Amino acid sequence: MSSYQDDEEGVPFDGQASSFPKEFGYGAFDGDQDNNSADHKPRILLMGLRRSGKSSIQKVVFHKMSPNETLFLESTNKIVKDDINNSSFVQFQIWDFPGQIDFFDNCFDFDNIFGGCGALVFVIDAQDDYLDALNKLNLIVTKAYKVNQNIKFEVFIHKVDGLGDDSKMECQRDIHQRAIDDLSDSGFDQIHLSFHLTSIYDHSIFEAFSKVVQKLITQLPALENLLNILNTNSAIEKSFLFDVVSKIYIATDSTPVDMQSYELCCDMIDVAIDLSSIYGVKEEQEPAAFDEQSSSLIKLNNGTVLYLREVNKFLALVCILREDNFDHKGIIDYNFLCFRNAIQQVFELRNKSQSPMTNSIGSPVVNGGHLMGDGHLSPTLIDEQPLS
Ligand SMILES: Nc1nc2c(ncn2[C@@H]2O[C@H](COP(=O)(O)OP(=O)(O)OP(=O)(O)O)[C@@H](O)[C@H]2O)c(=O)[nH]1
Repeated sequence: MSSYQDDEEGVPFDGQASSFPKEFGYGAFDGDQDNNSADHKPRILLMGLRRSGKSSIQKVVFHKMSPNETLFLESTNKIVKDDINNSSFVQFQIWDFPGQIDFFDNCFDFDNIFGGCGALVFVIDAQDDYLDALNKLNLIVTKAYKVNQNIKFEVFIHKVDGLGDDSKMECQRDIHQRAIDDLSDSGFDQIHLSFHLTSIYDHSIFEAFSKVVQKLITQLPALENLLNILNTNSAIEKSFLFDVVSKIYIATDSTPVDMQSYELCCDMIDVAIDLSSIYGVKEEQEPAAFDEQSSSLIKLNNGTVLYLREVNKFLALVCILREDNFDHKGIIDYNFLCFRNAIQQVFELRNKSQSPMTNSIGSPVVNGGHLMGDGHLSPTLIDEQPLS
């Protein structure tokens, strides 16, 4: 635990309104440096028209900038590459493209840009006329698909905070329909686009980015499986595995996610980290608002309990369960330890796979098969499961 380290210790304020001490973040903003070690990581490209909100999204989600600060962001005029490298599961690069980039320019190296791309996020400003944006979406998606058919195409219908509920739905329906028709007219019916309604002023942007990032985590089925088993055996109603710094959830169980539960869990992480940062004991060199001692329990006045446990340096498990079921805390804690061990094994196997046997996005390949698809890890949890 550590005490909060503020900005007055010689580090200029960098515009990040963070719950965390500066050390507890994603490290220096990479700017335009190209990092060789980062080259093999999957890429998420952020594209869209000027002022659609690309840089704001990246800064708010991954650099703890407060939404109001984004009003002062300057227009991006070159491709900005940012290396997200904190958690073993959350490893990728984000490339923020200038809105005014000319895709007809011949010096544009499509093969290089789209070749190593895992997901392409196209941001559309829902508060603006979006016909130009749809044309550009069509142009980019078809070009990207020709180079790399494995790219996940994600459309963020952004700035929906300015729209009422009905307009949001209408806007999504209209954009969806037009985008699909355009693709069909260009002869690309096979391209799949996913749509998300987003705003930096609420949790929707974190939820949407969670879903994008999850598509790049090849261990996802194993993680979901582990969470399902944990829930079943511990009478937990909903559980999320969070990347603590960004508050994106890298996995959840197979029950549907409702926005309120996700927001509650995000708020709980903020409360826990804030309290730890302010009142925690400061250690000499290594301040850590979140460490292996971190756990938190919040009882709500509707008979529900929120329970947070540290899984590893960057991951936290946050569960929602009924207060009655929390009577068996010992069992829940024991099951959690089994769960944590199993996650540890996923990490170890993943690290082993950072070898010549790894495919292009770091997915482990064992004996010619897909490791997680085989579900080797889940029995650990079942075997050690006490009877409840
Ligand atoms: N209301 C609202 N405004 C937003 C949202 N996201 C971003 N903005 C605002 O949109 C403006 C443009 O944001 P930027 O992030 O600079 O846009 P950009 O797409 O990176 O722009 P370029 O760098 O020119 O391509 C800023 O004033 C942001 O505050 C949102 O969710 N809601």
